[in-house]
Amino acid sequence: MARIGILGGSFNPAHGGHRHISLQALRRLGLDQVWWLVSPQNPLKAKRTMAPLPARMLRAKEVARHPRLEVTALEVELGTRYSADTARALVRRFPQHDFIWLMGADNLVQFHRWKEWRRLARTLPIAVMARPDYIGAAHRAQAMGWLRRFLKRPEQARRWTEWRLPAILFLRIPLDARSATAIRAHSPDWAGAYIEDPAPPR
Ligand SMILES: Nc1ncnc2c1ncn2[C@@H]1O[C@H](COP(=O)(O)OP(=O)(O)OP(=O)(O)O)[C@@H](O)[C@H]1O
Ligand SMILES: O=C(O)c1ccc[n+]([C@@H]2O[C@H](COP(=O)([O-])O)[C@@H](O)[C@H]2O)c1
Repeated sequence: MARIGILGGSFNPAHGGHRHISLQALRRLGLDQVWWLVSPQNPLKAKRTMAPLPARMLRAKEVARHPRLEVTALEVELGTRYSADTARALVRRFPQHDFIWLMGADNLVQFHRWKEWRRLARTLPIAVMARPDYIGAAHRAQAMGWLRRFLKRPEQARRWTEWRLPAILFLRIPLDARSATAIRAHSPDWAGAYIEDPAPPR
C-alpha cells in the first residue's frame, strides 16, 4: 500500500513550480510518491496553444528528476478525459494504493466548472497548494460554498488516509511564482526542441 499524490496538469510546459509543490506535498502529506498526470487536453483550455503530448511528457521528465516523482500519461491509458472519471479509474485500477488529489489554489477557483466536481471530491481527498495571487480567491471559490464544511485542519494533514470523504485541506507552503503562462510568453516555441525534425524531402 503506497500513499500517492496525483498532480494532474497540462504541463505546457512543466516548470520548477510543479516540482516545488510536489516536493512540499511529499513532505507535508507524508507521501511515498507524486504522480504527474500529463493531461492529453484540459477540457477547459484552448487546443490551439497546447503543445503535443510527447513534447510535454519529455519536458516534464526533465523537470521532475526525483526518485519519488513519476511522470505519466495515465489518462491516455485509462481512456479518461475528465478528472472525476480519472479519479474513479485510478481507484479501481490501483486498489492497493491510497490517492490524494493535488491542485494549485488557482485550480480551486474554477473547480466548480469541472465535470462532476462533487463526485471527484467524494472519490478522493483534495489538497490545495498555495499559489501567489490565488490564496484569498481559493478560499472564496464558488466550489467552497459546498466544500467548506469538509475542511480539514493543517495539523490533520498526515492523517489523510483516515479522513471521511469529501475532505479538503489547504497547505500553506512557501510560495512559488513560476507559471507555464509566463514561460510560453517568453518562449512560445518551447516545444520545438522536443519534436523530432521531419525527414528531409527526397
Ligand atoms: N507555481 C505554482 N504554485 C502552485 N501551484 C502550481 C504552480 N504551478 C502549477 N501549479 C499547479 O499545478 C497544476 C498543473 O498546472 P499547469 O500545468 O496548468 O501549470 P500552470 O503554470 O498553472 O499553467 P498555465 O499558466 O498554462 O495555466 C495545477 O493544479 C496548478 O494549479
Ligand atoms: O474534469 C474536468 O472537467 C476538468 C476541467 C479542467 C481541468 N481539469 C484538470 O485539472 C488539472 C489541471 O489542469 P491545468 O490545465 O490547469 O494544468 C488537469 O488534470 C486537468 O485535466 C479537469
